[in-house]
Amino acid sequence: KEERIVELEAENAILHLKLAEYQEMVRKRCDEAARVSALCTKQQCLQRGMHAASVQLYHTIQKLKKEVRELRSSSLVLVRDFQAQFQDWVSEIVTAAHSTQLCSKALQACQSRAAHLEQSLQEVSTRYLLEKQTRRALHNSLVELKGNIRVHCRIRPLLPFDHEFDDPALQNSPLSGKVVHALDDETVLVKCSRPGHPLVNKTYTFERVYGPAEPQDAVFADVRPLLTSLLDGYNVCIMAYGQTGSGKSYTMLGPQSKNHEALLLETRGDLGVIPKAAEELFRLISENPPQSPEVEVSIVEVYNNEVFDLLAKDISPAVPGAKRDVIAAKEGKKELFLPTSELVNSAAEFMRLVEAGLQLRVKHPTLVHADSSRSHLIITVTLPMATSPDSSGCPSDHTLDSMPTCHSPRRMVREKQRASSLDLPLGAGPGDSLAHLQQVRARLQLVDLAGSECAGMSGVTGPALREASWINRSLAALGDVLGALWEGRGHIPYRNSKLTHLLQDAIGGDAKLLVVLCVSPCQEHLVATLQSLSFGARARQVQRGCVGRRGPPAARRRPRRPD
Ligand SMILES: Nc1ncnc2c1ncn2[C@@H]1O[C@H](COP(=O)(O)OP(=O)(O)OP(=O)(O)O)[C@@H](O)[C@H]1O
Repeated sequence: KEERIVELEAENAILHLKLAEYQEMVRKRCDEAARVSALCTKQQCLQRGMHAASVQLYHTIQKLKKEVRELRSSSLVLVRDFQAQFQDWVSEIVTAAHSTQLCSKALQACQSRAAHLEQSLQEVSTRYLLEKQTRRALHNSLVELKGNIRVHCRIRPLLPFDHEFDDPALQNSPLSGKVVHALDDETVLVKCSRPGHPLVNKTYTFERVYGPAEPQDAVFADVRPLLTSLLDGYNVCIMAYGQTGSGKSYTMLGPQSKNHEALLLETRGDLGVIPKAAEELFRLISENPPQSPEVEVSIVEVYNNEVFDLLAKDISPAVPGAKRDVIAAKEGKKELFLPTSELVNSAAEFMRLVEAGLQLRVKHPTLVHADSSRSHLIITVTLPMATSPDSSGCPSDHTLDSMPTCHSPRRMVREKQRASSLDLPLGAGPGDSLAHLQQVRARLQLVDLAGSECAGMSGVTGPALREASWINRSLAALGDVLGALWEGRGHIPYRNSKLTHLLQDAIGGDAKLLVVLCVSPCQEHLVATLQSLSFGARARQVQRGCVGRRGPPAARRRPRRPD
C-alpha cells in the first residue's frame, strides 16, 4: 500500500508538473490568441480604411478622367486657335519683312541725305565761324578806327562765400539766385526782379562775354593779340573794372594766396592776365631778334587818392629793402608822376617785381570780400621799339616818347626819368632832332582797379570807410571822364582824381584800351552789377579817333597775326 501510495504520489507529482506545463501552454495560447485578435482588429480597421480610400480613389480617378477629357477637348481648341494665330503671325512676319526691306531702303536714302545735310551743315558752320571771325575782325577794325574802347565782360561763378552757393533752391530763385547769365559770347542777360514787381530782362552787348565756366585761358586768348599790337608799336592798356569781390584780381593776377610767391607756382591754367602777358611778351620779343629783350617796369598803387611807388627802395642803411613811397606829381609842360622803374629781362624777373609790389599793396577784409584790395594797382611796362632813323610809321605825334639805344640799363632808367619829367625824348641832347632818334617806346599798362563798394554791404567803418569812399570817388571820376569823352566835351576832367590823371593817356589818348568788366552772378550784387554793366556800355560808346602806332611801318616788319 505504501509502495502504491508512493507510486501514486509520484504519479500525482508528474501529473501536477504536466498540469503546470499545460497551464503554461494555455496561457501562451491565450496571449497569442489576444495578439492575433488585436491584429485582426487592426486589419479590420485597415481594411475599412482601404475600402474608404479605394472608394475615394475611385471617385478621384473618375473626376480626373472627366478633367482629362475636358482638357483634351480644350487643348484641341487651343491647338486649333494657335494654328490659326500662327498662320496670322507668319503672314504678319512676311509683311513686316517686306516693309523692313522697304524701310531699310528708305533709311539708306535718309542716311545718305543726313550725311549730305551734315556735310552742308559743317560747311555752313565753318562758313558761319569764318563770317563770325570776319565780322569780329571788321568790328575790331571799326573799333580801332573809331578809337573805341573794347569792353569784355566776365561773369564769375557762384563761390563759397555767396549765400546761394550751397542751396540749389536759392540758386534758381529769381529773388535771390543767379541773375546774371551769358546769353552767348557777346551778350549778357540780367534778370532784374524786385518783390512785387514783374521780372524785367535786360541785355548788354560787349565785344566778348565770358560765362562763369570759362577759364583764364579764354580771357587771355582775347588779350594775346593786344600784346602783338604792343610789339607792333601800339600803346595798350588792359584794365579790370567791377565791384568788390567780382573777380578783378583773379582775372588780372590769378587766384591770390597770402604767399605771393604762389603766383609763379600756380598751375598754368589758373594764371591771370598779368603773368600770362609777361610770358607772351618775352616770347614775342625772343621771336623778334632786333627787339631789345629789356623792358622797363614800374608799379604804382593809387590809395586814398595818393600815388604810391611800390618799387621804391629805401636806401637808408638802417632799413634797407622795399618802401611804399608817395609820389607827388612833377610840374612841367605836363604834370607827371615819376615812379621807380626797373629793367627786366624775363617773365620770371617781371613777376618777381610784381610779387614784391603786391606785398606792399593795401588790402583789408570786408563783409563782401575777405581779401579786398583797397587800391588801384597800375603796372606799366615800357618797351623800346627798334626802328630805323627815318621811319615815320607813326600817324600820331608820339615821337616825343622816343629814346635812343645803347645805354647801360641803370643809366637808361635815370635818363628816362629825366626825359619824361621834361616830356622830352630820352638822351636827346640840345642838337638832336627827333628824326634821328633810333627807338620809340610802346607802353603796356595793366590795371587792377579797386572794387566799387556799398558801405552798407561791406560793413566797413573808420579808415576802411575812408578807403571805400576814395575808391568810389575815383571810380566815379573815371565814369565822368568817359562821360565827357563820350559827349565830346572840350574839357575832360582827368585831374579830378589821381587815377584818371595817371590813366589819362590810356583813356583819352591813342592806346588800345581793353576794359574787362568783372561781375558777380548773384541777386544780392544786382545793383552793383547793373552799375558796372552800364559803365561798360558807356565806355564802348566812347570814340577817341584812330589809335596810333609808334615804330616802323608795318611793311618792314615780320607779319603778325592781325588784332
Ligand atoms: N572766375 C573765377 N573763378 C574762380 N574763382 C574766382 C573767379 N573770379 C573770382 N574768383 C574768386 O573770388 C574771390 C574774389 O575775387 P577777387 O579777389 O579777384 O575780387 P576783386 O574784384 O579783385 O575784389 P576787390 O576789388 O575787393 O579786391 C577770390 O577768392 C577769387 O579767387
